[in-house]
Formats: sequence, structure tokens, C-alpha cells
Amino acid sequence: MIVKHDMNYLTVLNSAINHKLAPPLAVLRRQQFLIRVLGVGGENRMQGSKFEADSDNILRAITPVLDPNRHKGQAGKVAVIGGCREYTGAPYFAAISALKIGADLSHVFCTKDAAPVIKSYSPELIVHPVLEESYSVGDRDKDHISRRVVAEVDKWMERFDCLVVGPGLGRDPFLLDCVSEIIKQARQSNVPVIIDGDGLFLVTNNLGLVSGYPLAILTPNVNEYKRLVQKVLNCEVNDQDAHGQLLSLAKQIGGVTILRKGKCDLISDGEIVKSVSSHGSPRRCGGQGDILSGSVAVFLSWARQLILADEGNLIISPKNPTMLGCIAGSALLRKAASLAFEDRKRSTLTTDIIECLGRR
Ligand SMILES: NC(=O)C1=CN([C@@H]2O[C@H](COP(=O)(O)OP(=O)(O)OC[C@H]3O[C@@H](n4cnc5c(N)ncnc54)[C@H](O)[C@@H]3O)[C@@H](O)[C@H]2O)[C@@H](O)CC1
Ligand SMILES: Nc1ncnc2c1ncn2[C@@H]1O[C@H](COP(=O)(O)OP(=O)(O)OP(=O)(O)O)[C@@H](O)[C@H]1O
Ligand SMILES: [Mg+2]
Repeated sequence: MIVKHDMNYLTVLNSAINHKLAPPLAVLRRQQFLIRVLGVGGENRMQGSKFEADSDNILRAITPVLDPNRHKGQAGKVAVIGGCREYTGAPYFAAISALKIGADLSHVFCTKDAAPVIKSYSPELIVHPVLEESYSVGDRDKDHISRRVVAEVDKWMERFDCLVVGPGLGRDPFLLDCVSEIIKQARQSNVPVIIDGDGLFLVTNNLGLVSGYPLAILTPNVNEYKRLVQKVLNCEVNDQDAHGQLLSLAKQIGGVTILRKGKCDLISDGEIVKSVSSHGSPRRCGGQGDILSGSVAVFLSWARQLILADEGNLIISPKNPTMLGCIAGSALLRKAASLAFEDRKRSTLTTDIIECLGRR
């Protein structure tokens, strides 16, 4: 691959996602060095903020090559915990996005009545109808059903590179109790956890579930962020000091990574703050946050793999895999949203954006 000053963002994404051959590691390192020295990345340069993440180079650096020697599973196995009577779209969006970006396997753990619906959207997903809501469980059965639900997920746990907890989960108290146990099991197994949607409702009221876990990522939207700030910092959202407040919040929750979604996505692990403000779409149709959580799961898994394989020689910054996953996921979603909007304008839907995740 030839690195040029004027290489545009599309070329970068395209080469990151659609690499055909695996260049040797030495060549990759050289490429990364050149990219860094030459400062490739038109759109990001234009953002001009010292906080702006070097997202195109990060995307390229952490995306694995399509190597014919790799076997199924090596590009990532993710699971989404979500999907109930009301919401079947959200877990589907998160899980299918993970596959479209390049994960090998994508599971969904949802309630019994959501499962056939989610399966009917796509034969690509592995759907487990294991979660239960209060309406289907008698008081006397709660204990053993809860144990069964947690065991069903736990037997798969070691195989997952990342869990996404919350898209379309709903807020049923019994279901959320079971999900608390699932988060605890993931933590014990050192599996990264992305908390989104109703998972944030659960965690905001039980901060101990993620507090001090460096492999936890929270992805709040405007409302979810407001509730988190009120609960943890005991104050209102302060947009005059958005960076400082986010930093304090992440620090206060023991160094979890927080991706605050909005016009510009802000990301902090309590040590640093980065932003992704590349052009997205003016459409705010529901489901874009779900694409984001599925995307972050894949990029986080890839970043962790790379960091482990590269034994600390990675020349991109930041080095924290959760930060890298958030930056890459955010940049890719925003680019896909912008491409979809070019085609569909006001009629752009989340499914259109998903179709653009790997587009040239
Ligand atoms: N097709 C689906 O199944 C979808 C399900 N979703 C799920 O729905 C559940 C609830 O998520 P919500 O995002 O609605 O929860 P929120 O707590 O963010 O939203 C609650 C209410 O706030 C409003 N709101 C949202 N963004 C706002 C903004 N920027 N300014 C002012 N008001 C705003 C919404 O219209 C909604 O009425 C989650 O489980 C989520 O994953 C969403 O992901 C959207 C798609
Ligand atoms: N005003 C905006 N301008 C550009 N992009 C935005 C804007 N607001 C949000 N986004 C992008 O959309 C993505 C989803 O953010 P959003 O706030 O819609 O999440 P959400 O409410 O959780 O979505 P969902 O409907 O899936 O639950 C973010 O990563 C962000 O990049
Ligand atoms: Mg959401």
C-alpha cells in the first residue's frame, strides 16, 4: 500500500475494512510509522482540536488483515444481551453491525418472545431465547430461573471477546437482576462489557457492577448521560466544561471508559479525553446508537488482540483498547451515516446506515 498525503477518509476506511492480503508485520509497522509521520487524515485535520482523535489512522491500525491462514472466530465473537417484548430492532442492529464490520460470530441473548422475531430478521445471528421477564415467572420460581438464565449465558462466556449489554433490554426488574449477574460473570472472566441503552439504566442505579473495571465501556446518549452525571457527580451536565466533567465522571466510576454520544462524540477513560467530530448525518432516527455499540465491540476486540500480539510496540495513541475501540466505532458509524444520508436524505433509516458500514 502506498501512503499519500491526500489519501481521503473513504480510502482509509475501505482499505481498513476490505484489505485483500496480509502484508508482513514489518511492513505494517513501517506503514503505521509513515502514517504517523506524514499525518494522513484530511477530515480529522480539519477539525483542528487538540482533543480530536486520529481516528482514520486508528481505524486502519487496529483492523486486522484478511489473512487466509486465520480460522473462524479469530476476527471476533461478540454477544449482545438485549431484546424483549417491546424492542427487537435494537439488539438486531447491534449484532448485525458487528458482523458487517468483520466479526466472525454474533450472538444475541434475549427473551423467549423476542427470539423468533430477531431470528426472522437474519439467519446470520445466533439467537438464544434465554432471558425471562417478571410476567412469565412466578415468585416461587424466581431463584431457580435466575440461576438457569445466568448459567445459560455463562457456559458461553469464555468464548466471547466482548459483550454488549442493553440494546432493547427493557426495564423489567427480574430481567435486570439476572443481567446484573451476567455482568458480574463477564467481569470475573475478564470479558470486556459495553453498556448501552437499558443497560445504562441498570448500571446507573448499581454503579458497583462496573466501577473499577477497566474493560467496561459506557455509551450514554443525551438522556442517559444526564442521569449518569446526576447520580455520580450529583450535579447537572455542564457543557461549558464538557471535557473536564466527562473526565471526572470516568475517574469517579473507577476508570471505566465513557463514550458520550452527541453532535461530537466525547470519549474518556478518566486519564485522557478524545473527541470524534467527523461529519455524520443530520438524521436522528432511532437505532444509530445500537450500531455504535456493536461496532465498538468489534473494534475493542481487535484492539485488544493487536495490543496482546504486538507486545506494547503499537505506535498509535491512545494505547488503551477501550479508547481505541470507541474512537474507531464512532468514526466508522459517522462515516456510514454520512454515506447513507448522501443516498437517502431525509428517508435515511438505520438499516440504510448498516448497509454502508463496509461500503467503498
Ligand atoms: N428499534 C428498536 O428496537 C430500538 C430500540 N431502542 C431501545 O429503546 C430503549 C430506550 O432507549 P431510548 O434511547 O429511547 O432511551 P432514552 O432514555 O434516551 O429516551 C427516552 C426518551 O427521551 C427522548 N430523547 C431521546 N434522545 C433525546 C434528545 N437528544 N433530546 C431530548 N430527548 C431525547 C426519546 O424520544 C424518548 O422519548 C433502549 O433499550 C434502546 O436500546 C433504541 O435503541 C432505538 C431503536
Ligand atoms: N447531533 C448529532 N450530529 C451528528 N451525529 C450525531 C448527533 N447526535 C448523535 N450523533 C451520532 O449518532 C450516534 C448515536 O447517537 P444517539 O444519541 O442517537 O444514540 P442513542 O440515542 O443511544 O441511539 P439509539 O436510538 O440507537 O438508542 C452517535 O455515535 C453520534 O456519533
Ligand atoms: Mg441507545
